[in-house]
Amino acid sequence: MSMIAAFYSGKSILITGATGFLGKVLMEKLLRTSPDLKVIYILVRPKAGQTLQQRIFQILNSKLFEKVKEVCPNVHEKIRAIYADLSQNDFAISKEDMQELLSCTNVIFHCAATVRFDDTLRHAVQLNVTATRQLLLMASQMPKLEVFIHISTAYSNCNLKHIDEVIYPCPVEPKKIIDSLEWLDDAIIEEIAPKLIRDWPNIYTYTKALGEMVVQQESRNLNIAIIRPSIVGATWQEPFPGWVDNVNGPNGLIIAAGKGFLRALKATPKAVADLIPVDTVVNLTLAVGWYTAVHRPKSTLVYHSTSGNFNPCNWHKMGVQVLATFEKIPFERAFRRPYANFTSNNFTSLYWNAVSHRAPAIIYDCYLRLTGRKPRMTKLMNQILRTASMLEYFINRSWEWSTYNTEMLMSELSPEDQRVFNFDVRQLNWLEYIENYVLGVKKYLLKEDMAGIPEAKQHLKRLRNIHYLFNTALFLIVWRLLIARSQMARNVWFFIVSFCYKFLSYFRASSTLKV
Ligand SMILES: CCCCCCCCCCCCCCCCCC(=O)SCCNC(=O)CCNC(=O)[C@H](O)C(C)(C)COP(=O)(O)OP(=O)(O)OC[C@H]1O[C@@H](n2cnc3c(N)ncnc32)[C@H](O)[C@@H]1OP(=O)(O)O
Ligand SMILES: NC(=O)C1=CN([C@@H]2O[C@H](COP(=O)(O)OP(=O)(O)OC[C@H]3O[C@@H](n4cnc5c(N)ncnc54)[C@H](OP(=O)(O)O)[C@@H]3O)[C@@H](O)[C@H]2O)C=CC1
Repeated sequence: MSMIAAFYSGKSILITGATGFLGKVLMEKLLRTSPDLKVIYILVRPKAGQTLQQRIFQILNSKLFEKVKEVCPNVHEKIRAIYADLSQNDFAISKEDMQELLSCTNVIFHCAATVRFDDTLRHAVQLNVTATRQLLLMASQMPKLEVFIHISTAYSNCNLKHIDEVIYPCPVEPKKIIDSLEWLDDAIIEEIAPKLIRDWPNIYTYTKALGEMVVQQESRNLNIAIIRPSIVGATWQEPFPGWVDNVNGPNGLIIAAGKGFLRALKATPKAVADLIPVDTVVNLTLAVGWYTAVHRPKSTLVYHSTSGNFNPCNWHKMGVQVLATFEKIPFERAFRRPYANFTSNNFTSLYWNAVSHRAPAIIYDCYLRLTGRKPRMTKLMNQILRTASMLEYFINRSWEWSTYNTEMLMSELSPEDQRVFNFDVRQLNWLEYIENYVLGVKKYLLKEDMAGIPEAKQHLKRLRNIHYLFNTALFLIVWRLLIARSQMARNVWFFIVSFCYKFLSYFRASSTLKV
């Protein structure tokens, strides 16, 4: 019997961010491995015209939850959605709901965050710092609480090269920032933001670092642990391989590359691609929850959920495998044939952006205009290039994350727990994982049918022919223009023609002699 699964049985568990990528997989695994848990409270806000109930209905009826329903048919009864907006005071939770949460919760998983790199400082602090503080305050009033798990990111200290499993101090106290945001107006906040974040690459990673500091400062006598995942990718094994549901991180770039929009990336090929499957992060999170509640470590332990030091893969290897998968299972209606040119050189990157991205987009928009349609490719290309440039920082560097705590935990698990809550990425086969990942992007994000693969392959063949035709025509036009204007080009042309003529004459003469 799994000790971890047994620990969560009969428990009331509060999850923030349960409607997000990580939160959904966490909820799924909890329900599948501990179907007799008491209840999962999830803090949800209405979104995109959907009520709470509609959102939950959609999630629980998605493919991700199919296996859960086999072991936990009453899954709808196990989830209790509570209206909450984490950017509001007291999360805008009703009095009755708050009372229930305070008196019943045994375990908290705090996953909610704004993960946008370009969010405003005010909103990012509200979500990633103030909300964490407020949740800790709530936690301190929960008599039955056994453990509080805070999900951070391995990049919260990405201004350092070597990162230990400790909480690093930030140059400015989180409390001072929270206080000053209350009276500063938005324009001033945006002006001071770059000065505040210093050598952090974006507001997201900076506010996640502040969030960790808040956890340390406000932990009181709570039993807390922090999980720091690196780049969270599609599921590796559970509930099935390749599940993804948003365009964050690598997902958007895989789509852009598979559809032939993005053909070059400013990336350091040898830099470590520190991807970690979402189910691995979830398994570690649940194991940490159990360990922290049962063993009650004296201080707040940090656990790195990273792959680089266990089983490193670099961006080159990843790019090659992504491309190989596009050959086997291409995406439908690609704009151009997929190709990935990784370069760390600024000049080459500018060149590829002009030739491989902007020029085809402009040409295509001209074609759309000429055929009476609305141009859209340049806009889309600008958005893709903006996204790629935002991620550049992470694909041009490598970090070393120490993993003492994660390894210690691995050794503490029983063989059964090591199997059910496996977070040992040494067993991960990257080639297989990436293939399933790309397939998952096609199936679950793009919602493309596998039956369309032959047609997609035909389309790529047509694109290849168009590519060859276009290049040949372009070469002939440029050459013709050069010959008309430059003596040197004429000389080169004369040289090539006479060389070919002599070669052919020699070849003809030698074959006549042989006869
Ligand atoms: C062979 C090639 C190989 C490729 C593999 C290489 C992979 C390299 C990957 C490196 C990843 C590094 C990640 C580092 C993560 C750090 C770890 C964390 O904790 S970070 C945690 C993770 N956090 C992150 O990863 C956050 C990163 N993302 C951001 O911060 C923002 O998206 C942004 C600032 C980049 C763009 O903002 P903005 O321009 O305002 O654009 P919006 O967002 O508002 O989207 C507008 C609309 O477009 C849609 N759409 C968007 N992109 C794509 C796409 N590619 N396609 C299709 N659709 C796309 C989008 O759905 C939306 O649709 P709708 O809803 O309107 O219908
Ligand atoms: N994805 C990654 O690569 C990595 C993620 N992480 C961390 O993992 C955690 C989960 O990330 P991930 O699942 O990818 O992110 P998502 O963006 O998929 O999910 C974020 C979650 O937070 C919720 N949320 C955001 N704002 C509010 C609000 N005002 N009130 C209530 N809920 C809110 C969202 O709800 P809603 O659905 O309503 O928007 C959603 O459930 C985060 O803490 C992130 O920092 C760490 C490293 C890498």
